[in-house]
Amino acid sequence: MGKTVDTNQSVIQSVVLADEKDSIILLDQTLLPNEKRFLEIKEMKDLWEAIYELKVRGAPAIGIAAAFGVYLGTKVSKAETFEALYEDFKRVKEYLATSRPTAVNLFWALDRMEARFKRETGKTPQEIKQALKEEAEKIRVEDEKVCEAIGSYGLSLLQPGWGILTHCNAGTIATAKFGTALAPIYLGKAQGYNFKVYADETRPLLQGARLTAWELKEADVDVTLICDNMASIVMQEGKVQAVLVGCDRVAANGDAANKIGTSGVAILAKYYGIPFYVCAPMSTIDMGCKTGKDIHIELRPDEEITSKWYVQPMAPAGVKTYNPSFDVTPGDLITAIITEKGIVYPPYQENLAAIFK
Ligand SMILES: CSC[C@@H](O)[C@@H](O)C(=O)COP(=O)(O)O
Repeated sequence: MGKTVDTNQSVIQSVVLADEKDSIILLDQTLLPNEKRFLEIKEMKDLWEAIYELKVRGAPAIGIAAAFGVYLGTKVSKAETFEALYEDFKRVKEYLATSRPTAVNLFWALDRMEARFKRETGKTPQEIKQALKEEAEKIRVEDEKVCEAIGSYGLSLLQPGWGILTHCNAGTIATAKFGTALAPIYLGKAQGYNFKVYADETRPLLQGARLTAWELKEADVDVTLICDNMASIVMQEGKVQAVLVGCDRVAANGDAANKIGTSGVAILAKYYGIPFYVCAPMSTIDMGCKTGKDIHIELRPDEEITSKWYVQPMAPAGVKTYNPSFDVTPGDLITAIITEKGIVYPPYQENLAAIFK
């Protein structure tokens, strides 16, 4: 379950390694905006649960957490040889891979941890465990740089005073720092762009209301919370000049899976002639997925729609539910995909392949 701890973090970071305690500190995102509470995680199964329960969420943050989870799971192995430790490592990797299916960053991070493990051939189990810890920390630190670069590329597409609509939360707490879709907004804030941000509440779990509105308010960004069904009117009223969203997995043809409701926002943006940008680190692009149809969309439990987050049930007991957590925005509704390596425009099939060269 993880134990609640106090931390003196001045900048909110969703996942950090507490080296002296050899444990992971997670910001419990399910409690925001009412409580800013951190969890100390020492065991892999608690890390798994934190990912599944959305205590840590957002594609890059899930990847970072999983990488630390690999370290936590492997360090308790009693294996005395490389081969025996590798068997234990594979079990850890398989287990963590079952936590959530859609964000490819999880699988990317697990594969990267495996690649590091293999590069340590000939080392002692103790040395390999140390290398895994270093690799997880490296993934975290790199993500800060990646988000910063996405911020600069994103900002180059925006103009001072613009209204920007976003869906779900692709901010600091969904990453190591800065966020993806919110990175250009933070950078713009520092440079006096005076953006007006519209945050969709993002049903059913309200990541937009609970997390994005909270994050931006803390950063003193001009943010207005709207219900999901109000996106059309703010666009119609000319309040929105660009849409920026994060992403959990981009397929090779540019189809992009993000929080449920994103594809509807893209359809509206197309109708109103507003550019729709997807901000995605390279670790979110899955060239092994041909199209959005190959992306596994997570189905979440019924109670997340009916009752779990309410004081009283908000639906009749036993009602049938359908609760997909993500949807796929077809590539042809996406104006550009903003990565740390640059801005990718259609045709995505060729242009995404090109940035991997
Ligand atoms: C930079 S995070 C991008 C996405 O992961 C984010 O937009 C999103 O859909 C998160 O969904 P969640 O279910 O809250 O993990």
